[in-house]
Amino acid sequence: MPAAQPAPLTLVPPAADAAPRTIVDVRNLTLTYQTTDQPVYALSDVSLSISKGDFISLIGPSGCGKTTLMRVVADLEQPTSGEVTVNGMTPEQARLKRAYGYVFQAPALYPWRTVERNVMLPLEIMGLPRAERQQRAREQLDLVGLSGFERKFPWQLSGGMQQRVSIARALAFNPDLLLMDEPFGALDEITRDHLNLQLTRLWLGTRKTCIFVTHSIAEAVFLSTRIVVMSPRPGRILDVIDCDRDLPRERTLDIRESPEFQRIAHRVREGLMEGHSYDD
Ligand SMILES: Nc1ncnc2c1ncn2[C@@H]1O[C@H](COP(=O)(O)OP(=O)(O)OP(=O)(O)O)[C@@H](O)[C@H]1O
Repeated sequence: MPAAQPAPLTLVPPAADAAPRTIVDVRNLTLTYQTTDQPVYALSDVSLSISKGDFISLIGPSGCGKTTLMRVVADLEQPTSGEVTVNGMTPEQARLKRAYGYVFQAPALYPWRTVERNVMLPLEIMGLPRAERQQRAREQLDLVGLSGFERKFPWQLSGGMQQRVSIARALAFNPDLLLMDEPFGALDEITRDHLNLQLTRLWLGTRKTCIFVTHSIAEAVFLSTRIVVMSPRPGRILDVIDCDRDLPRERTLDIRESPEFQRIAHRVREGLMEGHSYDD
């Protein structure tokens, strides 16, 4: 990947009146998919409260309902029972108000559009004037360290850069909430490290609330304020680990060697092992 320089880090301090404001509230959420043969019990009695500025990672075995939980928050799936609010609204109202940006596992960029025009697309759909669309797209590309790549096409970029374009696109509306479903899962480890660093800088600089799905314990500990460990299907919450208590918010990769980091990683692993059934 070409060495695009990250934008200088500007820290946004938390507001002085910093009473934590709930952005996502999930109460007793259960979701069962009805299929032609038998029901799939995806989530069972999940409750979780996410405050403004939190960076939450969801970690758990394949099929435990991490994506389903994010999709409910995004109003892409309907709960079977339970309540979910986003910014105090129903998920549907929040979606209509464009309260969140969604980053998928694959970048899903249009190959015939330039990087800039991919980021501008949601703003085009919103009907924003061209000059404003372009200005916003450039600001977001700068945030993800891709200034200078506006005129490239997605196929001219590495996988990591493409995923950064999709993060810029998700940020184009300037949503308070960013939902990321395993965005770096397909990338090699060094690229992933680099993107983890960039993402933590972006999060510190913008104070977005983030929900992030991952299979990587190290990634979860490095990025998160809290880690939600989930059980195999039907997904339940087994443990919620507060990383902020022991790790500074500004993190560099070498923090992974620290005893505090190792201790949290160990607790996540224990949780995953405890919930794991070794039937297969
Ligand atoms: N539309 C659907 N219809 C029926 N079953 C579904 C549907 N979507 C997901 N499932 C099932 O629900 C369960 C939870 O799926 P989900 O994708 O949320 O898990 P996940 O934890 O994100 O998995 P992974 O880590 O593999 O991405 C799985 O068993 C999956 O096969």
